[in-house]
Amino acid sequence: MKDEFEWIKTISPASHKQSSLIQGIGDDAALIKGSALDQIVCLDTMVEGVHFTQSTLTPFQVGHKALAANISDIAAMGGIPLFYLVSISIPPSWEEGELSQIYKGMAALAEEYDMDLIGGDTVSTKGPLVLSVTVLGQVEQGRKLLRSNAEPDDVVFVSGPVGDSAGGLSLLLERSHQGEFSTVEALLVKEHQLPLPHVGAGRILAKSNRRVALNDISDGMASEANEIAEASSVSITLFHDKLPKSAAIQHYPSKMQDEWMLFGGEDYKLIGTMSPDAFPEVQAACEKAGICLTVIGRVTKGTPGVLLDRGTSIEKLSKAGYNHFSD
Ligand SMILES: Nc1ncnc2c1ncn2[C@@H]1O[C@H](COP(=O)(O)OP(=O)(O)O)[C@@H](O)[C@H]1O
Ligand SMILES: Cc1ncc(C[n+]2csc(CCOP(=O)(O)OP(=O)(O)O)c2C)c(N)n1
Ligand SMILES: [Mg+2]
Ligand SMILES: [Mg+2]
Ligand SMILES: [Mg+2]
Repeated sequence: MKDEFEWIKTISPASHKQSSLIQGIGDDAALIKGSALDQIVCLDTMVEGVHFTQSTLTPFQVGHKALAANISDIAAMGGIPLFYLVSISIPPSWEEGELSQIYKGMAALAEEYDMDLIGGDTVSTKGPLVLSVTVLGQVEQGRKLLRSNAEPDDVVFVSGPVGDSAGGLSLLLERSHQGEFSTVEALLVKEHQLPLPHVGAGRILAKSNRRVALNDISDGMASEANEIAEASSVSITLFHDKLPKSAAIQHYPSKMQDEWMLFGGEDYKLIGTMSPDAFPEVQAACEKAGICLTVIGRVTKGTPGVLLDRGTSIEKLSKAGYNHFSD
């Protein structure tokens, strides 16, 4: 990297898609026309050695996944992702071609949602590569799909199978992305490397105008369900035999499947709750859009926390999942 300003020019899009964008990259801040919708803003960071290594993700995948993780938080608010900003801290060992690939990975996913890159920041570092993405989105005024919205008797649902990403990560840590993978293994690896956020499901839930509690699964289903339980002061029971799993994960021992599904993380599916009366309509709308909402549990009164019902026994599900500061 020779020149920070020249570098910013190389990653500046030549045009933009959102007509509300007044000024994108190139001034002190981005300027966006206001509207009657509520604005959503979120930020998530990926750090080399923590969220990826050069043997688990290619530079393209690093970019793609960093943006996907953020779009997923917009999806968890029922929103439409519109703009993103990128902060990148670059160690000397990363070459310009690799950095361009990171931006290509983000651009490829942004293209799918008609999102525009509108700004960011570039610094050098002697530490690992750090990529922070901020996403701006919108949702219909007054729609609040908050973690604190769960009520006793609600059904608990998830928007797709979980566990594949953690399975893929364990294969990548063993063999790296240059290793050879069977067809089944390659499916798990892909879920880890190129997850797709569930914006469509979030939008259907938002448009239902029903009370919905919603969270995206970045740290593992047990941890995310616990966040809903705590925010809503309710108890959540998950039914072990209802948890949706891909065909690929079923090739592995059941203990491994459980670990990956409940505590793995980085699935970027949505977990939520709503009243059993309202749920079928939303489930049908999702099915029409090719999205499968599965009922996996029930909300009850009681000490905030999550229980796992295995049919023959019920156990308390710890908050264990990905936690940056626990051993
Ligand atoms: N360093 C920080 N400064 C300010 N807010 C933060 C910081 N870290 C996390 N948050 C906020 O805490 C909340 C939970 O963050 P996090 O657990 O990372 O959410 P998620 O798992 O959905 O990405 C979010 O509102 C987030 O914006
Ligand atoms: C090399 C490597 N080791 C471990 C992991 C597993 N991992 C790292 S961060 C994380 C959880 C998600 O990241 P976080 O920063 O907690 O995202 P947020 O919940 O804020 O969206 C997981 C499961 C990984 N992806 N890569
Ligand atoms: Mg976060
Ligand atoms: Mg989240
Ligand atoms: Mg997140």
